[in-house]
Amino acid sequence: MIEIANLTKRYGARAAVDDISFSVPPGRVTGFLGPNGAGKSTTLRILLGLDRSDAGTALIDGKPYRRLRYPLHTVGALLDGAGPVPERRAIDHLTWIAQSNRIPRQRVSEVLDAVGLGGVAKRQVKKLSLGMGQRLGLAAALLGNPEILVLDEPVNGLDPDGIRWVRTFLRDYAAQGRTVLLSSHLMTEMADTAHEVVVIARGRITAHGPLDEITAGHASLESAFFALTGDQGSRW
Ligand SMILES: Nc1ncnc2c1ncn2[C@@H]1O[C@H](COP(=O)(O)OP(=O)(O)OP(=O)(O)O)[C@@H](O)[C@H]1O
Repeated sequence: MIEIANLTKRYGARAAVDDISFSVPPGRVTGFLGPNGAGKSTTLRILLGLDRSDAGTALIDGKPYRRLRYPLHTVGALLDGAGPVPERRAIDHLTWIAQSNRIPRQRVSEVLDAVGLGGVAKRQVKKLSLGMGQRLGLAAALLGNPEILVLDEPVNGLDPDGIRWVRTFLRDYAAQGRTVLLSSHLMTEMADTAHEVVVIARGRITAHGPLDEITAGHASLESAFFALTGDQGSRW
């Protein structure tokens, strides 16, 4: 379970995240949806202990990330930014993470197979396609067999096949009773993937609930969003 309570983060005078609260239940895919600059990455970075809040809490199983005893075994994350060393082979990248987190070596081949990269395990990271690179990031997140997955824009840049693969994977993961939180600014993709939706705009939560409740009475998640927030969509 993820619980965000009254979370605020300011950069200078401006609040990137402004007193937001929501929880993410197990057994569901929860979509964290908002336009560029809405505050999604800031929230996820605080949740994963990569940044500090100015107020409020972001807890994973009741604790801040930094207090988790075995973080990789509790929560797997895929964030934008620091990727693997390009010259390193996929298998070596995962082995390095596994070894530094006391994860048995055999788990590396399990996660490679789970994301469909078993056949390219010995390929250098720089020779993987974009989709394969995303799968490798997901494989790293899965190494500790975590109950919780937190993914920032996991389908960015993927082709339709890649997007469908990620969608199916995440829904299957949640169907095992696990917790999946993924951010996106792509509303159509979110409408196909998420069971629950948390909408953030300008650092504030503008809607939160089951996808069918959010979209009830609207033609699409997109029109629901614009109706709920009064946003004209100019920034999407
Ligand atoms: N290190 C920083 N210093 C100053 N401002 C920042 C910093 N990080 C984020 N911001 C600002 O905080 C706001 C929220 O940014 P954030 O990256 O969380 O949005 P986002 O919803 O993840 O957007 P995107 O979809 O573009 O990734 C933006 O206005 C951004 O410019």
